[in-house]
Amino acid sequence: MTPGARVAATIELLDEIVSHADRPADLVANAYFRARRYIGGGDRRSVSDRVWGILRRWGQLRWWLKRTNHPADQTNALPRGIVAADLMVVEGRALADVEAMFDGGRYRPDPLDDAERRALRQMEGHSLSHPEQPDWVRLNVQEWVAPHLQEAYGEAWGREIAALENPPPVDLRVNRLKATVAEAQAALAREGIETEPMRYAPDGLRLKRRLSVVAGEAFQNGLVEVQDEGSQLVAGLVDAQPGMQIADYCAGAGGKTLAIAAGMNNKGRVVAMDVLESRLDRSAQRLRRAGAHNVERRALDGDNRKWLKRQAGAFDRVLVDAPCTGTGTWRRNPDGRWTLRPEDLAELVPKQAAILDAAARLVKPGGGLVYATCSVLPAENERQIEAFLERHPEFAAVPVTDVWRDAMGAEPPAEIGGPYLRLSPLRHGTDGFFAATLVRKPKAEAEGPDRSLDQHDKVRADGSARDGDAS
Ligand SMILES: C[S@@+](CC[C@H](N)C(=O)[O-])C[C@H]1O[C@@H](n2cnc3c(N)ncnc32)[C@H](O)[C@@H]1O
Repeated sequence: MTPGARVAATIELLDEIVSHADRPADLVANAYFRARRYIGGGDRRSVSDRVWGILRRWGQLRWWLKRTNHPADQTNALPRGIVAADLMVVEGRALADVEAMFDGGRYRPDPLDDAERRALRQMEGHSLSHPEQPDWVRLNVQEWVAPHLQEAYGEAWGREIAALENPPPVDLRVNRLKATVAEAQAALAREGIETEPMRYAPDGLRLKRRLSVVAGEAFQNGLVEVQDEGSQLVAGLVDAQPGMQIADYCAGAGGKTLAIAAGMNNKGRVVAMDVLESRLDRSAQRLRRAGAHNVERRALDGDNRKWLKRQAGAFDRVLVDAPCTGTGTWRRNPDGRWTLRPEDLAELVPKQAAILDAAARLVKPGGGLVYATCSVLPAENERQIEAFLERHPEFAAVPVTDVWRDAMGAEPPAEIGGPYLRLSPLRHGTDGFFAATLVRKPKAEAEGPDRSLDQHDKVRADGSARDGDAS
């Protein structure tokens, strides 16, 4: 492809992403390239890198269009203007270079008109950042989200959000059902994939260089799964042990289910639940590849309502990996910065609370409940847990450092302090995950010291399955 043709493909793909804002950008991009198999690997990488970079700095590029009165600012042809602005203020091209790419030639974008040329001329010699950009523009977030991020990080919010601009590394979790970390590392090395152990996750390997692993034998034989270190740590806090009964209440396509099952040596039971059966179905092949045979899948639909009721108090551990704003994954999904709407947050918070209430019923007395999100917003995290504990005095928070000690078999590093797990790309090099570790108080404790247990209650305190809920 000529440079101009790559620019045209960049604009075309961004147009697709913008017009399918309800779909994740990576899925739109996959479909785009699948329909254009004639685009070779090098061109594909170049176009993707530019598109992802532009999505990360969209707010600042948009600011430049507004400042220079670029006509794209007022029209639907936003990607065309954004890409031209990127060539000027990020790549530092001269206007004449940009005009040569936008010349209307074969496979190249239409020529610049006078208004576009006037705007781009004002960008010549400037860089992306400008002292007049407000913080939220400089940090490439929407204005309405900024106060939530400030609440999350306080003074440090600028540095924390800036760290979300770096593309994430490729993280793998070694499947202990099939290999030790050293065996998996050696198998990957034989495929030319160099890895290093992770800072925190005991079964994690991080690629030294970005490469695709999914076609290789180590992946195909189930020795490793692709999983961010933060996600591995959340699954680790479930502290799954062989023989336990574990519910993964929002299991999706099974990322954490797989990690939980790997800790159980195929002994005991994991029930993967989700409202979307199609997502659960996607986990089936991954579970087979991993050699995990103790996982049952249950769609949370009408058919399973009675079954779910009977499961009250039946689980040693329940994980709620709740649907959330995904603000902690912006380095991976930069389009999320621009597609998130205030009404999404307003809908998610009560939904998360309802999911937590429903999932909490499944926990047996003395059992653990882990609530996690890949969000960094306090409304979905700390405040959600505080409200839950108000509604459910039969639960108590356990400091994450205590659970870490038991689950990871190691002292928690100093930077993991605090009652909850709050991971960030800046401080931990992971996605921005939150996790709270709660315990359902043993029956006698939950009901207060004054009430003596009758025989019936004693049976329940032993953790046998019950209908209904104590709360
Ligand atoms: C963050 S994703 C789960 C990711 C998954 N645990 C993993 O590690 O790959 C949240 C999931 O919650 C599911 N969900 C949404 N509403 C739900 C509900 N009311 N009950 C259970 N699951 C729900 C979504 O379908 C989605 O798959």
